[in-house]
Amino acid sequence: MIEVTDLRKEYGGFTAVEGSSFSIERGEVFGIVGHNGAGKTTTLKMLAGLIEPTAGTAVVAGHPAGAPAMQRRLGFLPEQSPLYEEMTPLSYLEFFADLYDVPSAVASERIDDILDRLDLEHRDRELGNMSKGMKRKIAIARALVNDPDVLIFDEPASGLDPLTTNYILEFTSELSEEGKTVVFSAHNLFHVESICDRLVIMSEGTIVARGTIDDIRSAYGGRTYHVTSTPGAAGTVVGPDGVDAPVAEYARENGHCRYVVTDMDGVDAVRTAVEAVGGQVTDIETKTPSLEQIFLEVADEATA
Ligand SMILES: Nc1ncnc2c1ncn2[C@@H]1O[C@H](COP(=O)(O)OP(=O)(O)OP(=O)(O)O)[C@@H](O)[C@H]1O
Repeated sequence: MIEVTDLRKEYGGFTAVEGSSFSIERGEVFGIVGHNGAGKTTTLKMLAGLIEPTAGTAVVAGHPAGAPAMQRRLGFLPEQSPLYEEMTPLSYLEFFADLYDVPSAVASERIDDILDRLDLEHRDRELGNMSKGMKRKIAIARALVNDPDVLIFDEPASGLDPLTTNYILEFTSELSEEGKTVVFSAHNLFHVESICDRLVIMSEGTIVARGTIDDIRSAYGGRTYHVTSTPGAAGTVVGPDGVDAPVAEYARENGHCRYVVTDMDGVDAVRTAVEAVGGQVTDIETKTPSLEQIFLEVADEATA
């Protein structure tokens, strides 16, 4: 549904995005993650055809980004979405449906449905008097009035309370289940982790990691196993050198020993060594790094 090849954007002499290539399948939720200034918004704007790439191509729904045929199949939610404050949700959305030439009977049914799904009350209240969360929902509704196949959401849930954030994330997930392709950027990696099928991590304009959450986890910080044991007979302890497998960390805490190993063979090796001196494994905890931890590591490496 989206094919991006060697995309580059320069502002004056400054390169904001460089050598960006990725493809996105129909129905995927694809995340773009990165620090402030990493090039996320610039990438999304090029995909939406709002700014011209300096080099490279972006093809969206079979058309070059920016082509009118592509615009009809696209819904874009900008990072900042000022609304016409004196309009009501209904008049505002009808106005945009009209711009897309949606027949008024179709528009009216569609708008009603979108507002219901977004749980939007006070439909006759002026937009200027609405809360931040309600305004964001209206901006999302606006991106949907033309029933697009591709949605580009720039920070859809930024600055919203946890309830509204969850609502918007779940709604985004539902849209992809219905077959819409969603590309979105976010700072909050928990949001990305909760709804993305695949993602790229950007740093200083380039993609520094990519794949599914699991791909990125296994490439940049796999699972670890934290094994706790009692000492052996007469207080004998087994140090990391006594284990027939690599031990990433070792500590003695409250009379127990703790070993951090990276696979199940490591766990077995600790157990064998501990039991050989009469001790016992009392706990095995599996730890998976959060995307946040991996992101910090990957982004820091890229800027080092
Ligand atoms: N119109 C512009 N003119 C000059 N430089 C720009 C312009 N737009 C963006 N930039 C610069 O390009 C870089 C990438 O900006 P971009 O907005 O794409 O980053 P971002 O990852 O979306 O950041 P944020 O998370 O802060 O929104 C930044 O250094 C920014 O200052």
